[in-house]
Amino acid sequence: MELLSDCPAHTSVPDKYVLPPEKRPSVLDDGPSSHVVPPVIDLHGAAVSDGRRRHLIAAEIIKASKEFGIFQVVNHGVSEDVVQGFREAAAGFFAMPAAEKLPYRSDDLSKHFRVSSSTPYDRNGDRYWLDYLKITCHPVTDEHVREWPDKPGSFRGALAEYSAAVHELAQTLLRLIAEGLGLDDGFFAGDLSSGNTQMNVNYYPPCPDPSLTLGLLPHCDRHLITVLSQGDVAGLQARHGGRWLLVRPVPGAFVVNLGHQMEIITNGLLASVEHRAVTKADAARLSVVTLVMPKMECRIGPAPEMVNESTGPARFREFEFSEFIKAYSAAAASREDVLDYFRIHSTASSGSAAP
Ligand SMILES: O=C(O)CCC(=O)C(=O)O
Ligand SMILES: [Fe+2]
Repeated sequence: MELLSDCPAHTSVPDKYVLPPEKRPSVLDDGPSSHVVPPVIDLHGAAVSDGRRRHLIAAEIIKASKEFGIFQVVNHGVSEDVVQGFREAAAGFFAMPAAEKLPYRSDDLSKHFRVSSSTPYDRNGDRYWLDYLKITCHPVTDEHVREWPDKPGSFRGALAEYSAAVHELAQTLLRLIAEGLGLDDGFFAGDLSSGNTQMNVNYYPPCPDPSLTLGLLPHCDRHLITVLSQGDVAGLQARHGGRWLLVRPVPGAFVVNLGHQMEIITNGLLASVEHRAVTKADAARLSVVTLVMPKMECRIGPAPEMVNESTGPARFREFEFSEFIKAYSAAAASREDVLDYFRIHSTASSGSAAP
């Protein structure tokens, strides 16, 4: 499949990228309730291991997670130089001539670095307006780094720095979520969050007619938690109360959204949020998305501490994370279809069994 970034500029949307009308972003974003925005949370003081400030931040995160499943964080401790360093290297990769990218073009999921286009998740094979990198970005091992590109020259070093910093931030967020839920602060450490961390670098070129396309289809993320840098070009939208809300870029912020595993472990208390990306006519957009994964063999199910009066009986059965990954692909990333596969369907208790 050819890359969108191999074309110097698009003057019209090629037919194969025109989505059927029911899939177009016709109700684009905020509409009348544009004052509703996912919260921006100041993490200053969150790394101090006790104290009131940390307690308040944890409570804010839980509130935002319950209400939106997505929020932004500022004063998060990741330096702007590290973020910009990798964003520039990644943009530089997409800007290289087609021949330089060609060796990395692949849809082989076992690769630790590859570039491709559109998404494999659309049931009808409809195409989306993006190119993307898929990278195993943490831990930074020789096996992984060997597959990372050596052009642009800064790529490997900038990625290693970014990945280490964002990994630390993700662990801080997970400790805060655990504390806010009243769990041991190391609850999500270990197998629940120490699988190979995946990164998506999504590149959405300027699109001649954003009303005809989407950058990325509506989906929930399949892992535990996502930490996303979207730069200063808007495009990420999250589903909230039946509407698509724009997640407005805030300078230097990371967007944090909860994945399916968080929903299952918390027995539905912190739900994963459906989101999508729209395109823009006058600007390219780059999102750097870090996906914190459980280990493939990790057993997952509602935590016993989370099966309580407020969440009700266990809503999901236990499974191995690798099984979830297969189901996610089979369900073409549809939120309800994939969750349904793991849901415990309560049986009627009326005693109306057939004689
Ligand atoms: O580009 C964005 O803002 C969204 C990307 C995303 O949802 C993903 O890579 O899973
Ligand atoms: Fe996503």
